[in-house]
Amino acid sequence: MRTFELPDSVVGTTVDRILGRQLVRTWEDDGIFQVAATAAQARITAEALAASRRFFAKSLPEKAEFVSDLTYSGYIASGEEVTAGEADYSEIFTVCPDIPLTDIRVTGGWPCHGPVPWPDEGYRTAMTAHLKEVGAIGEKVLQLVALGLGAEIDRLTRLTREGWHHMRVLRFPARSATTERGIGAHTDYGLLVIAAQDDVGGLYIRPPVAGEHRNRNWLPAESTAGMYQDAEPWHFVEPEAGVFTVFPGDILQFLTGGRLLSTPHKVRLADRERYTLAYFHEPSFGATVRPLAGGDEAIHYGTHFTNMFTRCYPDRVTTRRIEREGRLAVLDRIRDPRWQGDRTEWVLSAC
Ligand SMILES: O=C(O)CCC(=O)C(=O)O
Ligand SMILES: [Fe+2]
Repeated sequence: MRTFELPDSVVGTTVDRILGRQLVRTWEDDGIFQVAATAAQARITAEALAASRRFFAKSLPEKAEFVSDLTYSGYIASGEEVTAGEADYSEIFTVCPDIPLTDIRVTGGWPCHGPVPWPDEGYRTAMTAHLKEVGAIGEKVLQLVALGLGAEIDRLTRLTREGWHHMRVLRFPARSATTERGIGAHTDYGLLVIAAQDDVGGLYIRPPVAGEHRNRNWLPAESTAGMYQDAEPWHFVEPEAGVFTVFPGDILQFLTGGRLLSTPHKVRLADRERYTLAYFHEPSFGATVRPLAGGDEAIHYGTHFTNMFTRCYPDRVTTRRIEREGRLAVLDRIRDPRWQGDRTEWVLSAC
């Protein structure tokens, strides 16, 4: 596994361009690379993992309190998530953007928008600090990758202003006599996945394979969930202290016309419980993304996000409320070309 050191800032020098090309080439060859954490980042990540252990040690009824019908932020019990029709055994706390009840998007009924049901202040502080660090890494990687693809330095970070960045804080139980399944094969939905794992191990990724067909997860008929689950090659991601693993999500595959593939991955349960932090660096909810090479095809990111979460959590209160209140209609409105970025009056009158 290749590990890169990121510069303090990316400005478009020749050195930045060379590094950007190396990142792109490594993804094309391996589907993944590592970024070295600074000592401060490693400490902040360790604190987030410690806060996660404290939270998951609570009883199930206590944890189950931290759920919201406005947002997918909050607790997901082992067995609640579904990948390709099968239950995953991970236990998760999801942190989506923390949007106050008074925000116009919440009062306007936008799907997936609402406050994070934080378990406590210590947890919020630890997770927010980690989010800030991986967020800064995400912006740098996107600038370098844009340069590496021969595009303008801000071609990808233009999409992430007010990015819909989110994180899954995960605990995997030890394997049991009945199952080894952690999470089934899937791809993640946005631009980048930046993950930190403890020393237990269990993550496998699928590298690019010459000539292999890959689905386009953003198309309803082409889910990547469950794809190649039992077909080699899968590469074990050896846990390594002081690094973050970084790979592309669906939006990078779309943007690059498949030059960069959204890396399929899955988790197998180990002989011990395992803790990880999977962070997703994303376009803004309202962004309409078009391929770098141009063309009419487009993905509305907020629609893709909502489709993926309703698919993974068909029975969650959040999904039920979206269905009951017809909240998908809001997505139809904000996809309308008359709605541009900040046209809040139009959104208000439309809701
Ligand atoms: O636990 C891991 O290493 C990865 C988790 C994952 O794939 C996810 O949360 O989407
Ligand atoms: Fe994932």
